Amino acid sequence: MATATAWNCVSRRSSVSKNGVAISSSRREAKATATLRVAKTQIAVHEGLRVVCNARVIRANGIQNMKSRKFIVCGLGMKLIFVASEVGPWSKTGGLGDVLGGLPPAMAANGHRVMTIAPRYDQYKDAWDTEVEIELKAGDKTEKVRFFHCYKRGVDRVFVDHPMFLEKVWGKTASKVYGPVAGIDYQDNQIRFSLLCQAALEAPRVLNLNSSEYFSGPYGEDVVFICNDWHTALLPCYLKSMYQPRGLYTSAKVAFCIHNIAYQGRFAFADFNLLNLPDEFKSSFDFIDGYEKPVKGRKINWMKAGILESDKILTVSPYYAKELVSGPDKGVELDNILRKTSILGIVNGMDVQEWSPMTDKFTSVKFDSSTVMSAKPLIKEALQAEVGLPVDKSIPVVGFIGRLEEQKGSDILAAAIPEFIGENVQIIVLGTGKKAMEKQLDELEIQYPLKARGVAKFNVKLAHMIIAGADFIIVPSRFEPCGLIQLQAMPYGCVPIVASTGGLVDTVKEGYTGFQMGAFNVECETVDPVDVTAIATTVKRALAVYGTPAFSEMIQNCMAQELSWKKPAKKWEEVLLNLGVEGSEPGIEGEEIAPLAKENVATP
Ligand SMILES: Nc1ncnc2c1ncn2[C@@H]1O[C@H](COP(=O)(O)OP(=O)(O)O[C@H]2O[C@H](CO)[C@@H](O)[C@H](O)[C@H]2O)[C@@H](O)[C@H]1O
Repeated sequence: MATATAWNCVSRRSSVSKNGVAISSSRREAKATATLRVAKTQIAVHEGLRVVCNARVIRANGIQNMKSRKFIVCGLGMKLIFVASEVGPWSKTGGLGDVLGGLPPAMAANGHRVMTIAPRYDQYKDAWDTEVEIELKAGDKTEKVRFFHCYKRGVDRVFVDHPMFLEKVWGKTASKVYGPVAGIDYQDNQIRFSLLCQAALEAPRVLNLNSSEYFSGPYGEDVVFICNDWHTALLPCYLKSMYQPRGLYTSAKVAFCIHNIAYQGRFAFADFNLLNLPDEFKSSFDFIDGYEKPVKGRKINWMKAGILESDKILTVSPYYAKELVSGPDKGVELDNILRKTSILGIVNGMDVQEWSPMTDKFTSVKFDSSTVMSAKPLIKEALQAEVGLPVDKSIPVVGFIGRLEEQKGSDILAAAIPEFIGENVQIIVLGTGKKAMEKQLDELEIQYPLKARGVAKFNVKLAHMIIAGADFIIVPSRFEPCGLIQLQAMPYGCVPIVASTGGLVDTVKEGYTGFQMGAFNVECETVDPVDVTAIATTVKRALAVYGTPAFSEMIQNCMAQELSWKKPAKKWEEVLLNLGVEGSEPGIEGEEIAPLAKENVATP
């Protein structure tokens, strides 16, 4: 090890950065010097100084016993608090849960201190009671909430415990998160998510978290809150009304990420009083719309307030960012607000630990790009047997996985199936959601017993089997902010056939990694015959390529994509750093440490 220069940093909070390693002094006296080797960078420090590094300390030179010498080794980076109504795998109804599952560990791997906060909908096996209880005002009552915690993949997973979450959803984490049945909200959702936002603002100050090797104690106030979708839109408002006027969180900032603008949190205007916000916030919520539910006309709109009161607005793909400002149909009447604030799109990554053909726990045959052509037919046969279709590896299989709502276009697909089912093809549709659409799935099997199956369940194992065994995945969305299904499919050599919208445009290249069907009509009440034809003709076009060298090439192109959270996490870092929160430093090019180790795998 080469000798390192001893830096003379003895004043309070002086700091030096070198290749992503930062040292700051929090004590005045420097008694001895020592050399720490941190990842690939060698730095010199004084004993008694706070050593802040963004990576695992590999070796310490000149220090007999690091622990006894009270070197505090921790990451500097940023302190990030992700807030959401779902966090996978503990709670997940769709892609939001996936993002909260995958992006935070990627940020932590890059040296940032990262917490997620979500409701405790169930008795999660691995989350312990911190015994920290706080009182919050919700509506006209005072409510006690408690924090539960576990530490996984470098992330503090914090769960907010209150009967409003646990009693409603107990034992059913994949459903009932938002309402008793799909499409119906719980009456008290505003109170529930007000509690979540307030609890998220308290957590960094009141929780003394010490599970990490590198960080300890409360997160403090120099944090960035990353709010996700309408359920978290009150957070920037409470920050400004309850904390900053009291001199708290003065440097904290809020980034607000839109995963789906179709859900905005529109409620009766009089409900503003439930939120316990000063009147000057009313204008940010004020919204006129023509829809009748819950009342016609003037309403409050949570997402509008989230957009106006946050410091940075993001969404989950660049193309969706463009669509959102393009007009009222795609911006769902918030396009004018977004044009004012501006919005940045970063394509989601996906969890490459969960979605890897080499390690997939739901498939009996593992494969990579060199063995895909021999492995896939075997998995396809297992899939056909599982759903009760004729077992024949020579028949191309098309899969669909998604929430059954107008967004996902399962109704357009149902209308298109008769137009291509005469081909040599089988189709398997997996999804849950609106009852009428679930019924359409049940009818598939009756109409085409040898060719089609519809499974109206939330079934993770079957989702993995479809992606591993099917030749194509179809994503006929009317709109799709990013879309994770096509990302999950590509590493398995399952070729996407997608509508040309949102992240599907950014992630699937026509003729190279898949097939584009063109943009669909976003009117949800009608099934446009033009879109039905677009599905049928594109599926036929894809079937014509099946089994040719061009198709094998497409499979290889799909499998060669880098789709992990690594690159998106770096982009997120750049944006969040630019918010200029005090003490924020860049991270490093880190790797997750043993993400599949037993203690890192969540057991909800
Ligand atoms: N029946 C079923 N059984 C098992 N698993 C099922 C399932 N139905 C869906 N899934 C899983 O749920 C996830 C859905 O991901 P999407 O991106 O399509 O979700 P969604 O529209 O909810 O998310 C929103 O947020 C995400 C995240 O930002 C955006 O990608 C997206 O465009 C936006 O609409 C995938 O992991 C999929 O495998």
